[in-house]
Amino acid sequence: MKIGVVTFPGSLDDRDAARAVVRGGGEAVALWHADADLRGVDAVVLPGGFSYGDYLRAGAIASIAPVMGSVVEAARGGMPVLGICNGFQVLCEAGLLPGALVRNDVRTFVCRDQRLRVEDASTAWTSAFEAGQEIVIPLKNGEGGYNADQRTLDELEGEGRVVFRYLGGNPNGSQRDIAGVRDASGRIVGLMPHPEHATEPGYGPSEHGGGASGNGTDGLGFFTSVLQALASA
Ligand SMILES: NC(=O)CC[C@H](N)C(=O)O
Repeated sequence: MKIGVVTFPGSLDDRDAARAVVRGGGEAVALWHADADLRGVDAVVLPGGFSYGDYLRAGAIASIAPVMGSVVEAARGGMPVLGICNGFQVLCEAGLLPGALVRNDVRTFVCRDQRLRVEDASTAWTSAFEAGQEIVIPLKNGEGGYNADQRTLDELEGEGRVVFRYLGGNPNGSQRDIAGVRDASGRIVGLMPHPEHATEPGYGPSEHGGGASGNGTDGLGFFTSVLQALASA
């Protein structure tokens, strides 16, 4: 299965995302922001970083890049898309996910190993987990506060679309401790923490006992889940 990883000017984590795709058992395909061709991929990862220097708002300019026209169309047609950190910001700006990411309430960049609860293990990117499972993956951002109006938040909660919640303290002022959400279909998922940095023993989180995996590889499940979803589609 081919999983595309988009590179925007200022992307930081595209190479780690491609490496995580391969570690999960997929084929990583490089996609370029200025090229609308999705090169026959089966799913797309929008990686972390500072696309277009975070000018205007984080993710705002990337959301109208040529490649995103194709990603939005493919996503609306059922293609799985994962937005990690800046990628989550892009998905919200593109209107594929509700809400917005705003400056951390602590007003500083936050970088730490983050405990999360997987609230929804039914999505294309989380089926390798169990609902309620606690995982640990890195968090590193300046604009990670998840915000939406109360009605949208109630809808997300009511429809079970909060996929991840922060544990052990809210790091950035996200409403209702939300770390990640999904669309109605469960194929489009966005989260602020970084699963792609937690796929190799010895390189992922070492705090909190290395997470559920015990060796800092809790992020690998994202990349195996999507292959399963594609295989059974
Ligand atoms: N790690 C990242 O992707 C950073 C995301 C974003 N540009 C921020 O600082 O909020």
